[in-house]
Amino acid sequence: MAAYSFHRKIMEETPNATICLIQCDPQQNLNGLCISLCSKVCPNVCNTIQSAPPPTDDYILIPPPIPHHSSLSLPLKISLVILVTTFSLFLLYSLYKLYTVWYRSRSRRRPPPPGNQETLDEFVDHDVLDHPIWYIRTIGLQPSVINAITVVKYSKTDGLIEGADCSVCLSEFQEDETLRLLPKCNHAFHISCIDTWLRSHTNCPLCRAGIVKNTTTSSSSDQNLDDSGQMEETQMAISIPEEVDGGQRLREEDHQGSELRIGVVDEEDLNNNNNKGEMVGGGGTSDFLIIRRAVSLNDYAACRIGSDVNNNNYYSDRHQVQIQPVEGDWMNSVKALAESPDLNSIPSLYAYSKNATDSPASDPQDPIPTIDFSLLTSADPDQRSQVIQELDKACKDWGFFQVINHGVPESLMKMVMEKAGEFFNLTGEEKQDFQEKDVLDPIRYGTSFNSKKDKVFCWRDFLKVIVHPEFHSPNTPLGFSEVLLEYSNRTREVVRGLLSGISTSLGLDQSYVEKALKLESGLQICIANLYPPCPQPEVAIGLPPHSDHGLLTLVINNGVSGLQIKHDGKWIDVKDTLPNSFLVNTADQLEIFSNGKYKSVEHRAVVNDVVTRISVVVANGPALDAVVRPADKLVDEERRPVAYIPMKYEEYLKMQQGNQINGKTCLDRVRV
Ligand SMILES: O=C(O)CCC(=O)C(=O)O
Ligand SMILES: [Fe+2]
Repeated sequence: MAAYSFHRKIMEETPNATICLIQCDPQQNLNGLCISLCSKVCPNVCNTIQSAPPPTDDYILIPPPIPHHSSLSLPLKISLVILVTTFSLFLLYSLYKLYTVWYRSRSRRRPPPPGNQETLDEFVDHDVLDHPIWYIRTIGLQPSVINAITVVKYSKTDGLIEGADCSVCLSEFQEDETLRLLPKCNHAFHISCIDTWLRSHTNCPLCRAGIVKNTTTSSSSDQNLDDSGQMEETQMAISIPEEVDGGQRLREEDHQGSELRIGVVDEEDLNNNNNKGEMVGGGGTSDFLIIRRAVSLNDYAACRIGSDVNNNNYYSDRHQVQIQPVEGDWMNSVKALAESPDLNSIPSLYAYSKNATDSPASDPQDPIPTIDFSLLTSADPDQRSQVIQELDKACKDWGFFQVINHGVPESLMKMVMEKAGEFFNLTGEEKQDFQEKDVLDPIRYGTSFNSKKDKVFCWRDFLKVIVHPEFHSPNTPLGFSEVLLEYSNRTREVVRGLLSGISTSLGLDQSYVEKALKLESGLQICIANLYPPCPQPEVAIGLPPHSDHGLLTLVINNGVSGLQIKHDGKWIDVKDTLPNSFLVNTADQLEIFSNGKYKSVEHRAVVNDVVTRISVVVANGPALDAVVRPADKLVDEERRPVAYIPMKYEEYLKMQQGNQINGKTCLDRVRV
């Protein structure tokens, strides 16, 4: 301040004085060191011969006078100043670098706090986003985490994406443009726009919702989803140890574009650089579960992996998660996962914890009922009434029976099974054309049950084709479409026959069901299920307990057992069935229509570690626009009041298919 007011004084007294950096030496000014003459007021300031700039507050401060005995020439002095400045800056920078290196190594060595409280810090890419310390430090997500966020194609009409433009660049989305959909808030952005943002931020630029969030210890995985399966709180509890894969540090940036493998390891194992082991509860010594994760793994799944580690009973909080690269894209196909080399345990995403009522299955004590279809149309009325009684009993007591002498050629049944297998053997790219989007898409290929909603993935890939009232079919493999058409027609005849028998067994006119539920335009879906061998079949599930949405379901399989049904509160294995028979189960619309007289049967599919199981299922329901309600004749205000509310089959179907599958919870929603 003193220097400042001093120089203001000079400017006032000698308005044409230039305050210059050059020291004005009265002894030497004649030698040209001062541009003109030294000021009288201040011998250190030169008078100028040019017009002086108007005085401002931005005066250049003159360094304090230095003794005038220097014999150094001016250029030498300037060089010295530059040298000293450069050296000081270099020294400061080196000190700063040393400090950051020390700080990072200290935080890496620091053990994780108790209770599995790894922090978001671990997911933050310090190396990529190190800004100079004099800038405000913004930190973002690692590229691998960014890459793991869902990518979707924009469509104006499907309503999947809220808004029509990118809030980062403000330009409109174009039809079919690829966008990134943030996990928590569902806001969509151009990939390049959001990726740039996320490299220096960890939240949505629009609503600020976090992409990954530091976790708490005790939340249940259920709390991550609301009833509709939406994420409420995206939580991650994944720490990435540096020393993995035989002591070689894996940096995610080194593996861009490849897959990630996430494993759960004991800290002890980590210390030993031992990344092989067994799943907790598997009886092994080192508790280690390899989790494979493709780059296409959406963040929702990534978050669940994190929360699984936190919440799943299989894990203790000693575990950390490690990420390693592996080949293949398995999020869209469990077949691809099962075929990946060295798979000896399942990703936690597939770790299905059975609840108390899900007891292991046993062999049936009574034989599964058998219905001789041919007798339904027998010329002998006694035989007809006999088989109707058997049908009534099978539907009432079991909701499950096998049908023989149905008239569908054995060769056709074999062929449809073969073609289903060929379909699953198509390349991922070929199958990708049929990747499921909407539950009413005529052809849907997918994995699990509803991979957008499932908390735990099923060890199952599927193809679902609507074959009636309009026939659809994939055009590959060769001949599939012809086989499917024939199979659909022939099985529909079987279902028609069974439903007219059931109509009679319910005490209704034999064509009552057909007319009331508009079966001539009834929905028929052909489903092919593939359950590849699973390294840990005891902790995975092919399909969890559920009932089917339609009226009657016909099932055949490739001779590998795996179907289990719930009978008298116990799970039983469906095996040793009769050759060329159809396994038939009653479904939800029949339960509603019969006002609960015939209950839909709960069933599940389990997996094995040896051989692929394929089943071909034909689900037969009412017309989509049929409103299904208990048949009047089956309602008795006193003894059998209406037990279900009327609902259009289409709505019921969407409700069941659009959610996670869980026992008979869908039917519970329409119970009175
Ligand atoms: O694979 C099976 O045996 C049963 C499949 C099933 O229940 C279904 O697709 O709804
Ligand atoms: Fe089923």
